[in-house]
Amino acid sequence: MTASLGTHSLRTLTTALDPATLGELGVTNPASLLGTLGGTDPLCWLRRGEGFLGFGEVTAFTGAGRGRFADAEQWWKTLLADARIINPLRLPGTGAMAFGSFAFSKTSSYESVLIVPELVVGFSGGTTWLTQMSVDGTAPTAESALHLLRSAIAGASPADSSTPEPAPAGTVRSGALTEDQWKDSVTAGVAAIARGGLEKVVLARDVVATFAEPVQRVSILQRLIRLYDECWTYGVHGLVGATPEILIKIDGSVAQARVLAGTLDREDEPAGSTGFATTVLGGSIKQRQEHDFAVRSLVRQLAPFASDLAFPAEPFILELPNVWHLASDVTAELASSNGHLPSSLALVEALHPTAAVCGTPREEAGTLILELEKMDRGPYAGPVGWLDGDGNGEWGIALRGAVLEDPHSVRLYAGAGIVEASDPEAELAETWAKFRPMLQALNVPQNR
Ligand SMILES: C=C(O[C@@H]1C=C(C(=O)O)C=C[C@H]1O)C(=O)O
Repeated sequence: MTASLGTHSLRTLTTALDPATLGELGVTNPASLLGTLGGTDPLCWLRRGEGFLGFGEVTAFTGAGRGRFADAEQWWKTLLADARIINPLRLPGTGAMAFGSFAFSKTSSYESVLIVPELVVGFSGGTTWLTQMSVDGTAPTAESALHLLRSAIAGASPADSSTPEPAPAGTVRSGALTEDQWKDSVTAGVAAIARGGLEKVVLARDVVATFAEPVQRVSILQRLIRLYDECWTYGVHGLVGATPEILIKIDGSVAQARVLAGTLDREDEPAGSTGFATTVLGGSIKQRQEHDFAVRSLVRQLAPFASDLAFPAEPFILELPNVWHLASDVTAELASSNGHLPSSLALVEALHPTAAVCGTPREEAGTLILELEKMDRGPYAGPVGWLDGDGNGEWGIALRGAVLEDPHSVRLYAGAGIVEASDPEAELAETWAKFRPMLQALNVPQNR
């Protein structure tokens, strides 16, 4: 683990932004702020016009291996121990906060991070605020925070925000495995399940999109929030995407998770044709079985932290532009131990990886994934999100995303839950449906 804490303690100042200032800056919502950013690349966590954009970096944790969550937690606690936090708003995400992204696997070479930005712009329930943070001994002021925001804004007209610049069209090639090799891995996964001892394994693959012109990260985020506003659009350094799945959200003593498993491509189906999805997805024993594995495993892992736990008997159909999913929202009242509620990272550590992205049983599925995928998942399917100094946080599962490896090359990841009844060709098609959000955001023509 490496971490820089700076020589001075963390200082934070949160101030509400009034409508007049917002109007003058042309920042009415996150989309309009993104539209003004030009070349500034923000940290991002946004959904339905709410969330955060972060700018700059005053300090960061990086770590790897089995201890990455506990090390990050310890680092965050140390940083907070002598922090001076001025926060009149007390909303989740105000005060001290950090964005984070964690590797899927303890064996990954990807560096897990917690990043404390210099400036956070937050949007929640009609309130917009700025939080400035420092570790160099300077005291943030309302003026210095506003100055940082003005410097992040490049001065493009807010009218541009609804029509983000199209990214250049690129070409896509297979990553670690060709399509045929990946289908062979699915066949091997099905065979392993048939032998017994394994119920489900989630197998993923990567593709690489290359571009003649450099890719604009901000325009990817803009497109994702425009097309996939029902999802949580994330951006932490090179990792970007829009996930429909929440590993755990903590608001005070209430924890919530959104479990997805069971997928139907809806490319050619009109919006609102949920009846079709209800019949095909809800009526499929295979899909229901996949979903039940995922819900049961999450509930089992969350139960030790909860004094009360609720989940619906039947999943609902989540309609996204690219696919339908079977979805279940699980809610828990967290139990305190010695007067302390579990931290969001302690919950992340306990819940990750879920059956939705790994399999059941977890250990056996994890071993098979390493053997059959022939790739390092990096941050794909790992936790991505944010946490604050009061114990609140939101951690999504980094799905429907990609890593910008350099300005001309983007690696996309997608996977599918494999059970005994899985058909390799259908699972391959499912990965293409799951690549679609990023391919659309990158403006890559899709002929599949
Ligand atoms: C593995 C992915 O998605 C997961 C697998 C799903 C499935 O197998 O039906 C559905 C949603 C996600 O939990 C992915 O998007 O890459």
